[in-house]
Amino acid sequence: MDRRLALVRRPSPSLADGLVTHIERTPVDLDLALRQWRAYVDALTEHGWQVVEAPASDAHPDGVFIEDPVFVHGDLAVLMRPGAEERRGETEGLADLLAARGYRIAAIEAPGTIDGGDVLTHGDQVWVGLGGRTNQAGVDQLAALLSELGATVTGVPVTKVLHLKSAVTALPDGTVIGHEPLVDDPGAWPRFLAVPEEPGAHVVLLGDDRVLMSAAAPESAALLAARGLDVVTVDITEFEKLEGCVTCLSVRLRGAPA
Ligand SMILES: NC(=O)NCCC[C@H](N)C(=O)O
Repeated sequence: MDRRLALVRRPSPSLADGLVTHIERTPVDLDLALRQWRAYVDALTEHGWQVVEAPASDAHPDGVFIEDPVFVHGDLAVLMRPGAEERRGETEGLADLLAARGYRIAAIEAPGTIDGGDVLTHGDQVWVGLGGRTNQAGVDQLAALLSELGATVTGVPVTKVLHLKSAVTALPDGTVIGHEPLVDDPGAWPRFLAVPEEPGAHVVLLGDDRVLMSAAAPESAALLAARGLDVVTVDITEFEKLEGCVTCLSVRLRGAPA
């Protein structure tokens, strides 16, 4: 079996001050957030993932959303240049950690901006959301880096939600799922499946046919279970209040270099 490592970063004490763009700000309960984060980490561990904790980034309220400052494909780790200036320092500490684990390191340079939450992959197909946080220069730089690895990058519009993966994610068979009112162009994918709830659009692939989802999407979970998927759910209400979802709380490193 491939080595399965998941990179996580513990929530900052200032989590409640995280950015909010498309939803109304509501108070975040930090203690509950910490408990939910530990349960999320436990769910990864219980399903065969070795969890690696990145150095804390307490000065950054959104640091827990570790998917945004780094993207990994094959043996290449790309330090992103987050679209929100407040989040740029979150890359700190990640290059050393990933280089020590055998990854080659690259970085997106100005004027490019790109958040990991905008990057959806299925095999060698990569879609990048162009919208609030990611610009064309960022997409072009990522496309050049990934072309050496045989991956094809396609830009897709994102205007209704924070990131592409706030709108859509991919099931193990490559079907892309999304809550249609929030998807700019469902036609961007050859196989698109509409789910009834917004958080139902977010799955973390845990391996084989198992997916991790938010507990806030019971109808979507039932729909995916009826398709034969083994659905594991976690409560992440405190992160959802900051436009976070299950995907952005970890970076999954499949087949990591030895
Ligand atoms: N990949 C993600 O979905 N990241 C969520 C980031 C939420 C954070 N409050 C932000 O606005 O950047």
